[in-house]
Amino acid sequence: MERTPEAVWQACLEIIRDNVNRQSYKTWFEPIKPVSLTEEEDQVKLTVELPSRFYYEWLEEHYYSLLRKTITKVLGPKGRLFYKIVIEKEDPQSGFEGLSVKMPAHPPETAPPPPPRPRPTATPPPASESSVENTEQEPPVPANPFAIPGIIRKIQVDSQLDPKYTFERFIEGDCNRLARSAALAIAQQPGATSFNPFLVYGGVGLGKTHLIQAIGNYARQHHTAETIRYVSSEQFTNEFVQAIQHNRINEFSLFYRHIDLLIVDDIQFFGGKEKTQEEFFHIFNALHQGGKQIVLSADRPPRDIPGIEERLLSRFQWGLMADVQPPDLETRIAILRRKAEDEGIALSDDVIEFIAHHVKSNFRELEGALLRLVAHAAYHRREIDLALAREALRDLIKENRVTLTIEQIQQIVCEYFDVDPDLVRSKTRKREIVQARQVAMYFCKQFTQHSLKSIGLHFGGRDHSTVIHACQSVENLMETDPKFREIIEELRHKISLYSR
Ligand SMILES: Nc1ncnc2c1ncn2[C@@H]1O[C@H](COP(=O)(O)OP(=O)(O)OP(=O)(O)O)[C@@H](O)[C@H]1O
Repeated sequence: MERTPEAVWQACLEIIRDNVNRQSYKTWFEPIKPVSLTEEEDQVKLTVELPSRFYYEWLEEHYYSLLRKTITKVLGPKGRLFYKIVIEKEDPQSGFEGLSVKMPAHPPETAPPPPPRPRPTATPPPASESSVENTEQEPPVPANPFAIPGIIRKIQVDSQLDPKYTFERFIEGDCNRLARSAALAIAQQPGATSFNPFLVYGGVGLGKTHLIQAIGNYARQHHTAETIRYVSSEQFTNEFVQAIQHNRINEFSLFYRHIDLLIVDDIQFFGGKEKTQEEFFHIFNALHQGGKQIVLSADRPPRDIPGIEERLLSRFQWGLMADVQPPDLETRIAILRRKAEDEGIALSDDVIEFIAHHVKSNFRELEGALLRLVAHAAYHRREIDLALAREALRDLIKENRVTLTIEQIQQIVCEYFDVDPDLVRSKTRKREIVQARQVAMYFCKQFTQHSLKSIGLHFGGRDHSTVIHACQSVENLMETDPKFREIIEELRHKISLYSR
């Protein structure tokens, strides 16, 4: 064989071709260019050029063994392979800051002997590798004859977690019990429970971000996961778009595949973004197959998010989906107590109950109410008491009245028909109760943003078709019975007064 770099590399390729499939050969080996061949006393160095650092990572992970044996076979026991990388310079505009793999602008072609490094174990050598001869007689070679000087191999991952979101600070109630206990189990053993992926969904300010970040913070504190990344789906999308623009898609992909616990918030923003979803789908698969944990949140059940691909939806089904609901009264009281305590604010029970009774929609509004109260007291230099609370929260309470709850509507309708609200939520089929229930369902549909499913659940766990039937019955009866129509119009007037 002629001893030129081209001829030597050609001989290597012939062996490699017999040991990998066609597609891998085309993808990973054809683009490699031989650069130089230098013979020294104790080694013969073949230097080849790789299109990117990603190639280097991939070859080292997947073909280390094959390359080592091939080079020994072609060049003898003194044979060594060195890589030269076509440099992708650090791009300051690239969006994903955590991904900074540093390398010199022009790495030297040849390397001083690399520091010993364990041989990669991630992928077993290809099965057909036995066709490469001379394996057993090989003299000892350095642990990594392909090392490139100057590369910092460890990818730095900024977890982006906010340390204030912990399980200790997360108040548990009926509204979030299932989600919380699943989250804790996951935090203790990321990737090892059947809750993978874990998806928490629910309306605004109900603690989704807090809970999913608590998983990350716990895992970090208790060292149950090494590489953790919290990212909003918007940020993920922006990073992906930047990666495309700056031709760094391989790095982006490698970066996310390297994570042990990936937490993506607000995945509803993936809706309609096909390319981002495709990339996320591949990352998801790689992580899941590797036993890594994926945690997601959304503002509604994923099936209700427009523009999410079926294949992603089906992946979400693999694990656990848990919802978080608006907090009940006890939870609201507990959270106000805790927040006041954390902030060192003295609040009497009647003030706490006043806020908890009037601010019902979510945790963020509760926090907002508390802050407003404190600011009001400081501004007017007054003690916090019930009178001050009424004054400070006047607007908030008024605003809140605009959105009626299902319970309020049940209350108004039941008062009108003089029936017990508990009965409309019960299984009873007594005629007058059924009618009050149907009318209340009809108004819930008209005056609230709740889905049919959610309305049904508030009426003793009935399904959405019962709600549809109720609305149709009310409308039909209004058509045929003028007295009934009058009743409905009177009730409508009452409810709308209440909601103003
Ligand atoms: N169960 C809880 N215990 C203590 N604090 C809570 C709880 N739930 C929510 N909070 C607090 O309420 C605020 C809003 O919660 P968070 O941001 O997690 O809601 P979210 O569901 O992610 O809302 P969004 O979808 O609007 O982002 C945060 O300050 C959070 O710490």
